[in-house]
Amino acid sequence: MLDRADRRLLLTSARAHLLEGADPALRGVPGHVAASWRRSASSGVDPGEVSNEYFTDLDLGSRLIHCARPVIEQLAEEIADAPMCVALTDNGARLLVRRDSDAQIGRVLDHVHFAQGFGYAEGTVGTNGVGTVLEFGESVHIIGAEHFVEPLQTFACAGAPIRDPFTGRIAGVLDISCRSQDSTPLMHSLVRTSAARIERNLLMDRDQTQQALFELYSRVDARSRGAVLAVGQRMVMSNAAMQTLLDLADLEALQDHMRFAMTGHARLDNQVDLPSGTRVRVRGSTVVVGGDIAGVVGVVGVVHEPDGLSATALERRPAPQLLSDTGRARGGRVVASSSPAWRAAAATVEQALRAGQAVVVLGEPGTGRATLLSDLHLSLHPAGSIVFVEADEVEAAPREAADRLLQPGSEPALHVLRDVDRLSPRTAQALFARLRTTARPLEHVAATAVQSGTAEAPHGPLLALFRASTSVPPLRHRSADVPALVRALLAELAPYREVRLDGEAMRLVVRYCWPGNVRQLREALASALRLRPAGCIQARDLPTYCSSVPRSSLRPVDEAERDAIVTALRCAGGNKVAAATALGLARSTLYRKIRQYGISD
Ligand SMILES: Nc1ncnc2c1ncn2[C@@H]1O[C@H](COP(=O)(O)OP(=O)(O)OP(=O)(O)O)[C@@H](O)[C@H]1O
Repeated sequence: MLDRADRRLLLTSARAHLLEGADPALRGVPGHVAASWRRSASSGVDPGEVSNEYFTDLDLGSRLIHCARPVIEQLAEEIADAPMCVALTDNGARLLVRRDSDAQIGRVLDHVHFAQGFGYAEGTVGTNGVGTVLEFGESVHIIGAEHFVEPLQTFACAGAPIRDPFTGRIAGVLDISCRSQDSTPLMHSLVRTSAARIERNLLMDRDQTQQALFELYSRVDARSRGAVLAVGQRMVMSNAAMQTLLDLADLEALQDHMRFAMTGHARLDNQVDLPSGTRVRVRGSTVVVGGDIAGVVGVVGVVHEPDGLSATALERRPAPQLLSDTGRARGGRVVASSSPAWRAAAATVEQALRAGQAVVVLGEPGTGRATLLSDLHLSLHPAGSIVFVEADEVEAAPREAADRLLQPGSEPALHVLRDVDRLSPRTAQALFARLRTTARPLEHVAATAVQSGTAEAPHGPLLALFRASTSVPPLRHRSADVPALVRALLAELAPYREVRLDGEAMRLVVRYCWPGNVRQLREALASALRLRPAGCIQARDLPTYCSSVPRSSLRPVDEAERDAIVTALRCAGGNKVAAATALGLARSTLYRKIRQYGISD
């Protein structure tokens, strides 16, 4: 057994080898610490200093704080005689609360920015008792030289994750820190039991509707051997069988379907085609508390696996072409997609259109919801037409809009009610009231919306009048389609010119997350074409945001900073030293900002 000094020596020399760029075996270093050091090194954490960010947008009124507060107070009493602190962070490793047992420990912790508002993510400050818990998913006790950053090596910290008992996701981290010479193994067990107490408080704190949903879920789960899924307004619960039944995209699509179905029905027995081509049957009931829909609990079984996926009209198509932006072009073609989610959505829309059923296409704006509807309708009815009914038009005259939707005319016309969730509550109610006066179900009508909406959402009942629903994936979930979309959009934007993206520009557009989806991609290409009307579009011709994939959404001031950095890097041909000089930034600051904004090398 090594004594404290030998152990410190071993860790120090192992860490020095790692920092020298060798990839040593790190013998004698605990596995979770070695893995964390490697992550810290590859994230570019400066081993010599604590350079963490300060955040102003903390949620200090959160349920997590509310449930943790009594436990922290009790813990603070238990450690009152030792120079320690108790800290609570959110799931982004940002310090929400710190309670010190004496003023001196508080001062030294302030010195290393372990204070309210500062982030202790592993990617910023290296191995530590908060960020490493979030990376590792389990409790850790990091002592002295096990820290990656030198100024933290005088401390010991034990951290444990606090999991939301309903979702199973980590909601935050509870941590006990002290100077390394005061560390004791008790800290680790104390922090774990205290985190478990906070989890119990979170369980007790749910409101009435959530409790009711939880109770039905628990009853169904106890009775059933199969996969059980509960979908509420703000939470989802699933048993172990459910968690292994479907992949993530299918699970999201199924949740969306259940959310949609619960607005219109007390009981549910539906077969649902999921993005991968799997068909499932969901049987369940809606939970209602005092007139509010709390959610739906269903037992899910697979009816058939993807092999049986039928070909859709899209897959049978010849060479891809584009619809014009008005969506009124005849025989237009959307770019065929390799995404199972997109193909499943297309299959559902096609089936509904063939049967004349009303169908709603859900998805983020700009994903091509209207394009999909109009393209499929025109390929089924080449002599048909599309009539878009915009939210603004409905707002101005809801009654007239409803009458148009109820009498679509004799030619095969498809009326597409766009952006239903942008309607004001009053208009949505007026439209709903008018449409439901007819005894027949709606026909040859389609709609687009971002989400199906909860029962309380003003457009919820309106969407429940549409018999079929499907969700199209955002562009970031089908990046394999980006090259084909780029070719098609360029052909549409510059039909008489030879123009394409070079390898680097294509790499950027495939990697970028496109929050505005295909519409934003189209705008980016249009702007690049203005700079380089013919030939090969290069990375520098694309908007600066294409060079950055930030981890979280940016404030306008951050966007301006990111754009300045990308421009400086482009001007300096990628040379970071020159870019830092041009911007008047320290090199380490530039590296940190490049990481923060996910700027491509
Ligand atoms: N699969 C596709 N192939 C070619 N172009 C597409 C495709 N999907 C979308 N587009 C283009 O992207 C733009 C936005 O498409 P569309 O209007 O269908 O989106 P939306 O989801 O209905 O959202 P919004 O309400 O914002 O328009 C249009 O210019 C359209 O031509």
